[in-house]
Amino acid sequence: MFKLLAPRFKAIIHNYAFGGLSGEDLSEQSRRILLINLFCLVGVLFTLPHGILAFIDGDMMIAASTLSIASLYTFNHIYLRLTFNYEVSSNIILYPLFMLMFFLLYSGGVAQTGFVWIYCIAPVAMFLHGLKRGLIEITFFLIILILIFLFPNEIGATYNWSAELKKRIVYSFLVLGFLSAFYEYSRMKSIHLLRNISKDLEKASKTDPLTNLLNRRGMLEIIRDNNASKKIFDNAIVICDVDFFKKVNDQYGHNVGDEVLIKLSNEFKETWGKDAHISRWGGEEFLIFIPSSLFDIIQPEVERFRKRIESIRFGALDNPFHITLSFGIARFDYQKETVDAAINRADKHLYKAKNHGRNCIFSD
Ligand SMILES: Nc1nc2c(ncn2[C@@H]2O[C@H](COP(=O)(O)OP(=O)(O)OP(=O)(O)O)[C@@H](O)[C@H]2O)c(=O)[nH]1
Repeated sequence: MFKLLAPRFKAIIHNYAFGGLSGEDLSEQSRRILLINLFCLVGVLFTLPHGILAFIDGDMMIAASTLSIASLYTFNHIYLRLTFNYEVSSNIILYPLFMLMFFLLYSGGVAQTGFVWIYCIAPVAMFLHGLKRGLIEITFFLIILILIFLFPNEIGATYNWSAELKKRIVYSFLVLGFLSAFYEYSRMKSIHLLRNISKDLEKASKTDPLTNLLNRRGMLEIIRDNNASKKIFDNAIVICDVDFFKKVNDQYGHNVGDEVLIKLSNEFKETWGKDAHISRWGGEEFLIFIPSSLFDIIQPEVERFRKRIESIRFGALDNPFHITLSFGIARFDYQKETVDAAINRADKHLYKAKNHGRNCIFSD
């Protein structure tokens, strides 16, 4: 029975807490919505019985204020569910809470215990509004708190606390404010660090470390995203392979081979960096994706590039050598075929270029 009901209960709580959002992401929006909804729940669960008891006891001021807060928080949950506007919702939580706390301080609260609730202000302000705004709000609260304590008789406050207790209330509120700010600062620092690490990891997972070009994964993602952004016509996929690269490695060493790949990558970037996406597709193979371009002008462009590379001197000054490139080009329309099929076709053209003696271009 428990096993049957537990997931259902969990789903209801999850749905309530995230107000219908999945809550899977770690975004600030999800975090704030969760906090506001939980706060509304706790607020209602606490103020409602408190208000009812105060009403039964005939303490109408306390009953009216706590029941108003319970109604407000219920409204706030519904408002947030409908609008996801957590900015407004967090204000609806915090500022009435300020008013309630001022009232409890001013009146002394039930049996003169009103001050015990003010400590929730600091963490709630930090949770809801972050470090900077939270600090301003806590400072504002502290100033009003001190003003209430400084002028009790003149403004007719009904609390009855000794000067010593009032001092300690201020000090302990300050300590809690400081701890909450420090906690929020550490949290923000950790999130910042995590975001940077995750960005770096994301970039590394899509980048070839030798040439700094996109790797196969990064390139496939870009070609697929391009489809989503509806640039669907007249795309070109160019696959380029260095001819007899094994000989370069064998003759000049692996390091020189690496330098050739780096220099070649820079040439690719210089020629197509602005208009196309360039990747290191495999060992000595590169894939260039040229989106939304006139296909007829691509082949001459590639031909110019082939000739340029042919004329460049690679290796040491006293021991230079030349390399040549073979190319396969496929015209690619997202509406007519899949990315894989287009890449296969470019690959087939490259194969033909290799069989045709290398240092040439084959295309659709
Ligand atoms: N220096 C270096 N060599 C690499 C790298 N990745 C792959 N290679 C080398 O690239 C060479 C590819 O050789 P093959 O596949 O036989 O092709 P090829 O010699 O270029 O001949 P064709 O492609 O048929 O013209 C191999 O010797 C690999 O070791 C790399 O990152 N650095």
